[in-house]
Amino acid sequence: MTKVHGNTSGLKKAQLKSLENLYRRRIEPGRIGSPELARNLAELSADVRREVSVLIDRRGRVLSVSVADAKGTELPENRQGENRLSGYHLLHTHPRGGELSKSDLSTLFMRRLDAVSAIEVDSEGRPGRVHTAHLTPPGSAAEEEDWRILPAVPSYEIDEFDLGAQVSALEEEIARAARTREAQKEREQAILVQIDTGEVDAEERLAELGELARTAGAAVVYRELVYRRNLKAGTLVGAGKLEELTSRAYHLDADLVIFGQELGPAQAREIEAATGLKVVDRTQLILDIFAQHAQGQESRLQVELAQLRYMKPRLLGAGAQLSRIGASGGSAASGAIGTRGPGETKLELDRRRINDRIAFLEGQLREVAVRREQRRKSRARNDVPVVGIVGYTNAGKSTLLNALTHAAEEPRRVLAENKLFATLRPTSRQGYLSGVGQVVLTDTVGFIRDLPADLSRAFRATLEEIGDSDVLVHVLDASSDAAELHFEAVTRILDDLELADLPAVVALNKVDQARPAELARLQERLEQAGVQTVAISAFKRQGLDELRDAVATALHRQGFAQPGYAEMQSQLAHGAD
Ligand SMILES: Nc1nc2c(ncn2[C@@H]2O[C@H](COP(=O)(O)OP(=O)(O)OP(=O)(O)O)[C@@H](O)[C@H]2O)c(=O)[nH]1
Ligand SMILES: [Mg+2]
Repeated sequence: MTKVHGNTSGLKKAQLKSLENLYRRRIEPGRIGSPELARNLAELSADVRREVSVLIDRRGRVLSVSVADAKGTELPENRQGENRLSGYHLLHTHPRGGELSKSDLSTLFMRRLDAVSAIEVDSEGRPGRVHTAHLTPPGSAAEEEDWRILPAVPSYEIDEFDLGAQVSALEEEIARAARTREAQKEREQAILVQIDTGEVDAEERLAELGELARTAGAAVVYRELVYRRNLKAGTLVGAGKLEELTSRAYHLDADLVIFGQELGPAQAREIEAATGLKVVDRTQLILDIFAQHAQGQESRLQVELAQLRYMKPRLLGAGAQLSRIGASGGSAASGAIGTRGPGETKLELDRRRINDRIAFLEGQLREVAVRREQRRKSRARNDVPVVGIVGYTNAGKSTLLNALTHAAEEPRRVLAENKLFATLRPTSRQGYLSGVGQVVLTDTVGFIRDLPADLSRAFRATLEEIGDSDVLVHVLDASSDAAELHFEAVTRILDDLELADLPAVVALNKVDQARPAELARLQERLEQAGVQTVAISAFKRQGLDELRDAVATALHRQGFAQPGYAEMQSQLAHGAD
């Protein structure tokens, strides 16, 4: 391993030989360099008229020699964990003189070097002043920068600075700070990145990402909308932005970055490598929430199937990801974001076993579908009208089901909470509508825009069950800034499921916390589009009678009526007591 890295094109044999000889150099451990090494580097650098750099480990050995600036220096890939430094320092020349450059300092930070030093070289090839910088501990309020630049020294004093002592002090400080924070911290801390490519609703998307993150159990410590007209192939946002985010994460003690767009397998790996942080995309986040909330056999099967399908293309050469998944216990409740699984199955399977597992799950789900079909037929014979409650996630569907069926007491009550995708399993309850009689109300999984394809495929059967409804109650959170976007997303999904023709009543929910003017505008716009709306508060039980009437009318139009109801009506109309 004595190869000279970097731009060696056009160098003479003798020059290469002298560069290779640098590998034989040793310096006193814990020093930046020696005056001899500084002279040697300056001479070579002047000779080849390029920057020359060496990477030195803590035992004073030269690990790599590169004809390159700091950024281009050959560095070993292994990271020593986020609370440690890399264990190497970089010593290189500045043939045109000058202090440490922005790129030198960013290499120091991004590669977690013990230190970076630049030796100025004069026109005669003699070493001049040496500039050195090392990192500062994370979150130290006094420090503006991620690094501290030491006063420059002449090259003959290069071995006076005790880098070893500095590094142990710094590592101890980093470790101590990490321990305290770890002890205080209950949830994973996340940085959110939503890329804004010019769409009107980028802000809402970021807000929704925040809700998803919160539901998944993360504490959001920083969020950013990154405007990018053109996405960078590898890292989406580009190296500079990643560096900025890494610095933020360092100071805010964030464990992971969550991207609002779906990342390709290679992209996730590249961003992970560049930032040293765990990277999760929106799809993974949603899968994770589904995994946490999955109850009952069918949802568990569906979630696991979706997770496996998402993961399969990402397993090729994804060492980090694999070990990450393998590290979790696989139980729904524990584990870190992006690693939770619905069942007891550990996901450290190779691709073939994944294919087997996928086939198995598909088979199981087919069986469930058959049973579902049988249930469905027996219900159809019942002739009881079915009211399907649909809507965007967290709109208040389950709360409405509880309110309409008076199922306020356990165990009849359906779980309703301020979490996205609280409901994953369709739940039916008997209800009563005056003028109609017995009805079945069905609450189901919430919708979300850009539902990950793997999930929508896995939940297809569940979603299709909505098709059994005779009328839909579309619950819309009228207090949300994104209400119209939610309405459109739900409409689009119903369209995809070929359910757009079902008669529907839109329940504008949460009017208790909606701004009256906004509510009126929303109602007006929907009515103009030919949509029937009723303003309600499922929580405060307001407007429920109006909603019941609207549903009953829609059912009447479908030909449902309580036996004898028509006669009673006509008797009333004719004044018979
Ligand atoms: N202020 C207010 N909050 C409501 C109202 N209806 C529901 N909520 C709250 O909204 C949150 C979500 O309610 P859920 O009934 O779980 O919503 P959902 O549509 O079933 O949600 P998912 O099953 O997660 O898709 C809960 O915190 C409810 O208490 C309402 O009329 N007013
Ligand atoms: Mg629900």
